Amino acid sequence: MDQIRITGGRPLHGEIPIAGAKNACLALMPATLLTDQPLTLTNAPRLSDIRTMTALLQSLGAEVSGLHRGKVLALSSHDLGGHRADYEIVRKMRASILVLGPLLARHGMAEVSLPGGCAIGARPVDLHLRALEAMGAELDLRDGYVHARAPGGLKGAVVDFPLVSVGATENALMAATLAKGTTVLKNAAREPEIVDLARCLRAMGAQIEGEGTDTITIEGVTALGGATHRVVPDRIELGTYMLAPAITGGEVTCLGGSLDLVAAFAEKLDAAGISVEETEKGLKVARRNGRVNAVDVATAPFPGFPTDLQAQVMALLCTADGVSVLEETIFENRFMHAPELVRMGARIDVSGGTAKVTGVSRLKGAPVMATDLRASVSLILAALAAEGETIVSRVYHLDRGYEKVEQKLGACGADIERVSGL
Ligand SMILES: CC(=O)N[C@H]1[C@@H](OP(=O)(O)OP(=O)(O)OC[C@H]2O[C@@H](n3ccc(=O)[nH]c3=O)[C@H](O)[C@@H]2O)O[C@H](CO)[C@@H](O)[C@@H]1O
Ligand SMILES: C=C(OP(=O)(O)O)C(=O)O
Repeated sequence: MDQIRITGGRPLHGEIPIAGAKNACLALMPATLLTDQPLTLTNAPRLSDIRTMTALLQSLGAEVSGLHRGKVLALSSHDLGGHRADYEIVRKMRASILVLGPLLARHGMAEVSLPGGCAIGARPVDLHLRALEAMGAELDLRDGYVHARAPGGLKGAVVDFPLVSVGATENALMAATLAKGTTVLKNAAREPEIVDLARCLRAMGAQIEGEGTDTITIEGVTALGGATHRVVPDRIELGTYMLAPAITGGEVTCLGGSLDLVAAFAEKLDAAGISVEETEKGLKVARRNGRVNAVDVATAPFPGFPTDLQAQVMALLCTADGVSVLEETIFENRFMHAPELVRMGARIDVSGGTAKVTGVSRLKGAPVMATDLRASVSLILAALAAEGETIVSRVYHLDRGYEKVEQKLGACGADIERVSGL
């Protein structure tokens, strides 16, 4: 298994290109299942999760090929054979559940393995299922699979989500594009990835209004066509690299970044004493002066502070002046990076969904273990600032969501390398 070795203490200077969003691309790819025409996605990130979604779509009979070194994905589902998403692939990645709505809408049937929980929480899919049931799907949970049928096709419905779910909104949105009549999604997720999906579906011929608000209205059409769509920049990768100069000192421009994608996050950075300037190239980030101030953070659905940046901001606050309180409101078990940061000298007390971080003057390098995707990159950020050497193991988590981390940080002066195959 690969490891990342970092010797910390160097301020970072330079530019970091931001890739297309993993979480947008994982929702856009299954949209191929809605049409027999070609769908081309440009600015796709080159990540193991994208390869997993590729394998899943191929297992359903879709053709998927990566062009221009994987940055362009050419997808075609002109001749779909399968409708069963197998446990062997679904267990690797929860976003696999996003094939359910499209398969059901196009074929009137689907069998998709239940994804199960994961390290950060139980993560049920009941809201996905309830939305599809409201649209007329008949569901049967058997042998660990959702067996879904919609013999007469899906029908438009009003779906009022009891809590905001990104994935359930995406599944329902895709299914509704081919349902008969009007679907209204209330308390819908407003994340930029939802807006990106709606734009792509509209380019394919779907009739959608209201994406980016909490009410999305979809008028079903009989068929969708092909489209070429550019994947939105990854706001979580952006936020992660914005933290690099914040934690080490120096100045970094995140190329292609814009404030609208990370407004709540940038507000917290501002309060912490980090300046974020929007330029023609992207977002230029540097400390305003000396140390970082403590700030309190509570995660929330967009436009709130993203849960996917909570681990990384904790790494910054470990060396801030004073006490910061971090509240995780989306997932019940998303502080697994805390004990690893403590191994590096951080002072963190976790109690339920709250972590109290008391700033220390310096972190120290240590061997640490990545437990999930964002935890792994928070350890890398901490290591960049720490005195001495840190070895981060289990970096396969990192490879799910970050391409070329070593190159991107190395080009800005970080002493970082991947040690393969240990
Ligand atoms: C591939 C992808 O886009 N992943 C993102 C997506 O995950 P994902 O779409 O899985 O997250 P959701 O927005 O659905 O989850 C939000 C909360 O709702 C709960 N819930 C969700 C669905 C459901 O049927 N029942 C239920 O109870 C979840 O357990 C969680 O507590 O949004 C999360 C929240 O911004 C991000 O952290 C993930 O990075
Ligand atoms: C939690 C994440 O991904 P997933 O929903 O695929 O587990 C993430 O991107 O931080």
